[in-house]
Amino acid sequence: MFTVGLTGGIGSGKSTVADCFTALGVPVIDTDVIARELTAPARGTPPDARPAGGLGAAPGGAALNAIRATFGEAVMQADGTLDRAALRRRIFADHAARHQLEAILHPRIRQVVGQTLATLTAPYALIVIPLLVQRQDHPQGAGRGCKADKSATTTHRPEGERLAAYPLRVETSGYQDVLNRVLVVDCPEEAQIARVMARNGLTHAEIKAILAAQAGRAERLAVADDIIVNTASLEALRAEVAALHQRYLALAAAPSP
Ligand SMILES: CC(C)(COP(=O)(O)OP(=O)(O)OC[C@H]1O[C@@H](n2cnc3c(N)ncnc32)[C@H](O)[C@@H]1O)[C@@H](O)C(=O)NCCC(=O)NCCS
Ligand SMILES: Nc1ncnc2c1ncn2[C@@H]1O[C@H](COP(=O)(O)OP(=O)(O)OP(=O)(O)O)[C@@H](O)[C@H]1O
Repeated sequence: MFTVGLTGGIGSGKSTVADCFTALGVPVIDTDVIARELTAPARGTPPDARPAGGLGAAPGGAALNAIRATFGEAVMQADGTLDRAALRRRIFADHAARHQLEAILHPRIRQVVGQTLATLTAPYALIVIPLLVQRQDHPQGAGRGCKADKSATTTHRPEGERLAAYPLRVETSGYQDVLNRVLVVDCPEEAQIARVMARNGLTHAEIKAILAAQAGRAERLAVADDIIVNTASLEALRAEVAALHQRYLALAAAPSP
Protein backbone atom coordinates (compact mmCIF):
# COMPACT_ATOMS: atom_id res chain seq x y z
CA MET A 1 0.00 0.00 0.00
CA PHE A 2 1.16 3.55 -0.72
CA THR A 3 2.09 5.25 2.54
CA VAL A 4 2.82 8.80 3.62
CA GLY A 5 4.73 9.42 6.85
CA LEU A 6 3.70 12.59 8.66
CA THR A 7 6.17 14.09 11.08
CA GLY A 8 6.93 17.37 12.84
CA GLY A 9 8.14 18.72 16.16
CA ILE A 10 6.14 19.11 19.33
CA GLY A 11 3.09 21.30 18.79
CA SER A 12 3.80 21.81 15.09
CA GLY A 13 0.30 20.62 14.15
CA LYS A 14 0.66 16.91 13.33
CA SER A 15 -2.64 15.90 14.95
CA THR A 16 -4.45 18.84 13.37
CA VAL A 17 -3.11 17.90 9.92
CA ALA A 18 -3.91 14.22 10.54
CA ASP A 19 -7.50 15.18 11.44
CA CYS A 20 -7.80 16.98 8.07
CA PHE A 21 -6.74 13.76 6.28
CA THR A 22 -9.18 11.72 8.38
CA ALA A 23 -11.97 14.09 7.37
CA LEU A 24 -11.15 13.26 3.73
CA GLY A 25 -11.54 9.53 4.46
CA VAL A 26 -7.83 8.69 4.60
CA PRO A 27 -6.91 5.95 7.11
CA VAL A 28 -4.56 7.43 9.70
CA ILE A 29 -2.26 5.32 11.87
CA ASP A 30 -0.87 7.43 14.72
CA THR A 31 2.19 6.01 16.48
CA ASP A 32 1.57 8.26 19.50
CA VAL A 33 -1.90 6.72 19.89
CA ILE A 34 -0.31 3.25 19.65
CA ALA A 35 2.27 4.28 22.29
CA ARG A 36 -0.55 5.41 24.57
CA GLU A 37 -2.37 2.12 24.05
CA LEU A 38 0.77 0.12 24.85
CA THR A 39 1.19 2.06 28.10
CA ALA A 40 -2.52 2.13 29.00
CA PRO A 41 -4.17 0.06 31.72
CA ALA A 42 -4.23 -3.60 30.68
CA ARG A 43 -7.36 -5.08 29.13
CA GLY A 44 -10.13 -5.84 31.59
CA THR A 45 -10.08 -2.36 33.16
CA PRO A 46 -13.15 -0.14 32.70
CA PRO A 47 -13.39 1.30 29.16
CA ASP A 48 -13.40 4.90 30.41
CA ALA A 49 -9.93 4.34 31.87
CA ARG A 50 -8.58 3.49 28.43
CA PRO A 51 -7.36 5.92 25.75
CA ALA A 52 -9.55 6.70 22.75
CA GLY A 53 -8.88 4.05 20.15
CA GLY A 54 -7.71 4.59 16.63
CA LEU A 55 -6.43 2.57 13.75
CA GLY A 56 -3.79 0.20 15.01
CA ALA A 57 -5.19 -0.92 18.32
CA ALA A 58 -2.30 -2.40 20.30
CA PRO A 59 -2.59 -4.91 23.11
CA GLY A 60 -3.51 -2.65 26.03
CA GLY A 61 -0.69 -2.24 28.51
CA ALA A 62 1.66 -4.51 26.56
CA ALA A 63 4.66 -2.35 27.44
CA LEU A 64 3.72 -1.62 31.05
CA ASN A 65 5.59 -4.52 32.65
CA ALA A 66 8.80 -3.69 30.78
CA ILE A 67 8.49 -0.01 31.76
CA ARG A 68 7.89 -0.93 35.39
CA ALA A 69 10.86 -3.33 35.36
CA THR A 70 13.11 -0.66 33.84
CA PHE A 71 12.02 2.50 35.65
CA GLY A 72 10.57 1.12 38.87
CA GLU A 73 7.64 2.17 41.03
CA ALA A 74 8.62 5.85 40.73
CA VAL A 75 6.83 6.00 37.37
CA MET A 76 3.77 4.02 38.50
CA GLN A 77 0.69 5.31 40.30
CA ALA A 78 -0.81 3.60 43.32
CA ASP A 79 -3.56 2.07 41.15
CA GLY A 80 -1.00 0.36 38.90
CA THR A 81 -1.35 2.76 35.97
CA LEU A 82 1.54 4.64 34.44
CA ASP A 83 2.41 8.01 35.99
CA ARG A 84 2.91 9.73 32.63
CA ALA A 85 4.07 13.03 34.10
CA ALA A 86 6.71 11.28 36.23
CA LEU A 87 7.98 9.28 33.24
CA ARG A 88 7.96 12.42 31.09
CA ARG A 89 10.05 14.32 33.66
CA ARG A 90 12.45 11.39 33.87
CA ILE A 91 13.03 10.90 30.13
CA PHE A 92 13.47 14.55 29.29
CA ALA A 93 15.99 15.01 32.11
CA ASP A 94 18.06 11.95 31.20
CA HIS A 95 18.68 10.97 27.60
CA ALA A 96 19.78 7.43 28.52
CA ALA A 97 16.38 6.89 30.15
CA ARG A 98 14.66 8.28 27.04
CA HIS A 99 16.55 5.83 24.84
CA GLN A 100 15.57 2.98 27.19
CA LEU A 101 11.90 3.92 26.88
CA GLU A 102 12.20 4.15 23.10
CA ALA A 103 13.89 0.73 23.00
CA ILE A 104 10.87 -0.71 24.82
CA LEU A 105 8.21 1.07 22.76
CA HIS A 106 9.48 1.50 19.23
CA PRO A 107 9.80 -2.15 18.12
CA ARG A 108 6.32 -2.81 19.54
CA ILE A 109 4.91 0.26 17.78
CA ARG A 110 6.48 -0.70 14.46
CA GLN A 111 4.97 -4.18 14.75
CA VAL A 112 1.46 -2.74 15.28
CA VAL A 113 1.94 -0.35 12.35
CA GLY A 114 2.86 -3.25 10.07
CA GLN A 115 -0.07 -5.36 11.23
CA THR A 116 -2.48 -2.46 10.76
CA LEU A 117 -1.22 -1.61 7.28
CA ALA A 118 -1.84 -5.21 6.25
CA THR A 119 -5.55 -4.81 7.08
CA LEU A 120 -6.13 -1.65 5.01
CA THR A 121 -7.52 -1.45 1.50
CA ALA A 122 -7.63 2.33 0.89
CA PRO A 123 -5.59 3.91 -1.94
CA TYR A 124 -3.10 5.20 0.58
CA ALA A 125 -2.58 5.57 4.33
CA LEU A 126 -1.10 8.30 6.49
CA ILE A 127 1.23 7.22 9.32
CA VAL A 128 1.88 9.85 11.99
CA ILE A 129 5.43 9.32 13.30
CA PRO A 130 6.53 12.21 15.54
CA LEU A 131 10.03 10.73 15.97
CA LEU A 132 10.51 9.69 12.34
CA VAL A 133 13.67 11.78 12.23
CA GLN A 134 16.04 11.50 15.18
CA ARG A 135 18.96 13.69 16.10
CA GLN A 136 22.33 12.72 14.63
CA ASP A 137 23.65 11.72 18.08
CA HIS A 138 20.73 9.36 18.72
CA PRO A 139 21.79 5.69 19.18
CA GLN A 140 19.33 4.59 16.47
CA GLY A 141 21.34 6.75 14.10
CA ALA A 142 24.58 4.87 14.67
CA GLY A 143 25.83 2.68 11.85
CA ARG A 144 23.00 3.43 9.46
CA GLY A 145 24.70 5.69 7.03
CA CYS A 146 24.09 8.85 9.00
CA LYS A 147 26.57 11.55 8.35
CA ALA A 148 26.84 14.30 10.88
CA ASP A 149 27.87 16.83 8.29
CA LYS A 150 26.44 20.22 7.50
CA SER A 151 24.86 19.03 4.29
CA ALA A 152 22.33 17.18 6.43
CA THR A 153 20.58 20.48 6.85
CA THR A 154 20.39 21.25 3.14
CA THR A 155 20.29 18.00 1.17
CA HIS A 156 16.90 17.00 -0.18
CA ARG A 157 15.90 13.63 -1.49
CA PRO A 158 15.27 13.57 -5.26
CA GLU A 159 11.57 13.66 -6.16
CA GLY A 160 10.02 10.20 -6.25
CA GLU A 161 13.01 8.35 -4.84
CA ARG A 162 12.11 5.96 -2.04
CA LEU A 163 13.45 6.79 1.38
CA ALA A 164 15.20 3.40 1.55
CA ALA A 165 17.06 4.10 -1.70
CA TYR A 166 18.52 7.35 -0.50
CA PRO A 167 21.76 7.40 1.49
CA LEU A 168 20.31 8.58 4.75
CA ARG A 169 21.84 11.59 6.31
CA VAL A 170 19.24 11.69 9.03
CA GLU A 171 18.06 8.70 11.00
CA THR A 172 14.51 7.73 10.18
CA SER A 173 13.57 5.34 12.99
CA GLY A 174 13.33 2.15 10.96
CA TYR A 175 10.39 3.30 8.84
CA GLN A 176 12.36 3.89 5.66
CA ASP A 177 11.24 0.56 4.14
CA VAL A 178 7.58 1.28 4.84
CA LEU A 179 7.21 4.85 3.62
CA ASN A 180 6.78 6.04 0.05
CA ARG A 181 6.70 9.68 0.99
CA VAL A 182 7.44 12.00 3.89
CA LEU A 183 5.24 14.97 4.78
CA VAL A 184 6.73 17.41 7.30
CA VAL A 185 4.58 19.91 9.17
CA ASP A 186 6.76 22.81 10.15
CA CYS A 187 6.38 26.04 12.04
CA PRO A 188 8.64 28.40 13.97
CA GLU A 189 9.73 27.24 17.41
CA GLU A 190 8.02 30.20 19.10
CA ALA A 191 4.69 29.10 17.62
CA GLN A 192 5.28 25.51 18.79
CA ILE A 193 5.99 26.69 22.32
CA ALA A 194 3.02 29.08 22.44
CA ARG A 195 0.61 26.42 21.15
CA VAL A 196 1.77 23.73 23.56
CA MET A 197 1.70 26.11 26.54
CA ALA A 198 -1.86 27.10 25.62
CA ARG A 199 -2.88 23.48 25.05
CA ASN A 200 -1.67 21.57 28.09
CA GLY A 201 0.02 23.95 30.45
CA LEU A 202 3.58 22.61 30.19
CA THR A 203 6.11 25.24 31.23
CA HIS A 204 8.42 27.00 28.81
CA ALA A 205 11.38 25.06 30.31
CA GLU A 206 9.60 21.70 29.96
CA ILE A 207 8.81 22.39 26.31
CA LYS A 208 12.40 23.50 25.64
CA ALA A 209 13.65 20.20 27.12
CA ILE A 210 11.35 18.26 24.77
CA LEU A 211 12.47 20.36 21.80
CA ALA A 212 16.10 19.65 22.72
CA ALA A 213 15.39 15.91 22.65
CA GLN A 214 13.81 16.07 19.21
CA ALA A 215 15.36 16.52 15.78
CA GLY A 216 15.72 20.11 14.63
CA ARG A 217 13.51 21.62 11.94
CA ALA A 218 16.30 21.50 9.34
CA GLU A 219 16.98 17.82 10.03
CA ARG A 220 13.33 16.99 9.36
CA LEU A 221 13.07 19.23 6.31
CA ALA A 222 16.10 17.45 4.83
CA VAL A 223 14.04 14.27 4.32
CA ALA A 224 10.74 15.93 3.37
CA ASP A 225 9.00 15.29 0.07
CA ASP A 226 6.20 17.67 1.01
CA ILE A 227 6.11 20.45 3.56
CA ILE A 228 3.18 22.14 5.24
CA VAL A 229 4.14 25.43 6.84
CA ASN A 230 1.53 25.63 9.59
CA THR A 231 1.50 29.31 10.37
CA ALA A 232 -1.78 30.32 8.77
CA SER A 233 -5.43 29.65 9.60
CA LEU A 234 -7.04 26.24 9.99
CA GLU A 235 -8.99 26.94 6.77
CA ALA A 236 -5.71 27.42 4.91
CA LEU A 237 -4.42 24.19 6.44
CA ARG A 238 -7.48 22.27 5.27
CA ALA A 239 -7.00 23.61 1.72
CA GLU A 240 -3.34 22.56 1.70
CA VAL A 241 -4.27 19.09 2.90
CA ALA A 242 -6.98 18.80 0.24
CA ALA A 243 -4.41 19.60 -2.48
CA LEU A 244 -1.91 17.08 -1.04
CA HIS A 245 -4.68 14.47 -0.86
CA GLN A 246 -5.28 14.80 -4.64
CA ARG A 247 -1.55 14.48 -5.22
CA TYR A 248 -1.25 11.38 -3.04
CA LEU A 249 -4.26 9.75 -4.74
CA ALA A 250 -2.59 10.31 -8.13
CA LEU A 251 0.78 9.01 -6.90
CA ALA A 252 -0.85 5.96 -5.31
CA ALA A 253 -2.65 5.17 -8.57
CA ALA A 254 0.48 5.55 -10.70
CA PRO A 255 2.47 2.39 -11.46
CA SER A 256 5.50 2.18 -9.16
CA PRO A 257 8.81 3.05 -10.87
C1 LIG B 1 6.83 9.76 28.39
C2 LIG B 1 5.33 9.76 28.14
C3 LIG B 1 4.64 8.62 28.89
C4 LIG B 1 4.78 11.12 28.65
O1 LIG B 1 3.40 11.18 28.34
P1 LIG B 1 2.61 12.59 28.30
O2 LIG B 1 1.16 12.25 28.07
O3 LIG B 1 2.96 13.38 29.51
O4 LIG B 1 3.23 13.39 27.07
P2 LIG B 1 2.96 13.20 25.48
O5 LIG B 1 2.93 11.76 25.11
O6 LIG B 1 1.81 14.05 25.10
O7 LIG B 1 4.32 13.80 24.89
C5 LIG B 1 4.62 15.19 25.04
C6 LIG B 1 5.51 15.61 23.88
O8 LIG B 1 6.77 14.93 23.97
C7 LIG B 1 7.06 14.31 22.73
N1 LIG B 1 7.79 13.06 23.01
C8 LIG B 1 7.31 11.96 23.63
N2 LIG B 1 8.26 11.02 23.72
C9 LIG B 1 9.37 11.55 23.12
C10 LIG B 1 10.69 11.09 22.89
N3 LIG B 1 11.05 9.88 23.28
N4 LIG B 1 11.56 11.92 22.27
C11 LIG B 1 11.20 13.16 21.87
N5 LIG B 1 9.97 13.66 22.05
C12 LIG B 1 9.08 12.86 22.66
C13 LIG B 1 5.69 14.00 22.12
O9 LIG B 1 5.77 13.87 20.71
C14 LIG B 1 4.92 15.24 22.51
O10 LIG B 1 5.18 16.29 21.64
C15 LIG B 1 5.02 9.64 26.61
O11 LIG B 1 5.45 10.81 25.94
C16 LIG B 1 5.65 8.46 25.93
O12 LIG B 1 5.17 7.34 26.06
N6 LIG B 1 6.71 8.73 25.14
C17 LIG B 1 7.28 7.81 24.24
C18 LIG B 1 6.38 7.80 23.03
C19 LIG B 1 7.06 7.40 21.78
O13 LIG B 1 8.23 7.03 21.73
N7 LIG B 1 6.30 7.47 20.69
C20 LIG B 1 6.77 7.09 19.42
C21 LIG B 1 6.35 8.03 18.37
S1 LIG B 1 7.31 7.75 16.90
N1 LIG C 1 -2.87 26.63 12.09
C1 LIG C 1 -3.19 26.66 13.39
N2 LIG C 1 -3.73 27.78 13.94
C2 LIG C 1 -4.04 27.83 15.25
N3 LIG C 1 -3.85 26.82 16.13
C3 LIG C 1 -3.32 25.68 15.64
C4 LIG C 1 -2.96 25.54 14.26
N4 LIG C 1 -2.45 24.31 14.08
C5 LIG C 1 -2.49 23.70 15.28
N5 LIG C 1 -3.01 24.53 16.22
C6 LIG C 1 -3.19 24.23 17.65
O1 LIG C 1 -1.91 24.05 18.21
C7 LIG C 1 -1.91 22.99 19.16
C8 LIG C 1 -0.89 21.94 18.72
O2 LIG C 1 -1.37 21.30 17.53
P1 LIG C 1 -1.35 19.71 17.40
O3 LIG C 1 -1.89 19.07 18.63
O4 LIG C 1 -2.01 19.39 16.10
O5 LIG C 1 0.23 19.51 17.32
P2 LIG C 1 1.06 18.17 17.40
O6 LIG C 1 2.20 18.36 16.49
O7 LIG C 1 0.17 17.00 17.15
O8 LIG C 1 1.52 18.22 18.94
P3 LIG C 1 2.33 17.11 19.83
O9 LIG C 1 3.68 16.97 19.25
O10 LIG C 1 2.44 17.71 21.18
O11 LIG C 1 1.53 15.84 19.80
C9 LIG C 1 -3.34 22.46 19.23
O12 LIG C 1 -3.99 23.05 20.31
C10 LIG C 1 -3.95 22.91 17.90
O13 LIG C 1 -5.33 23.13 17.99
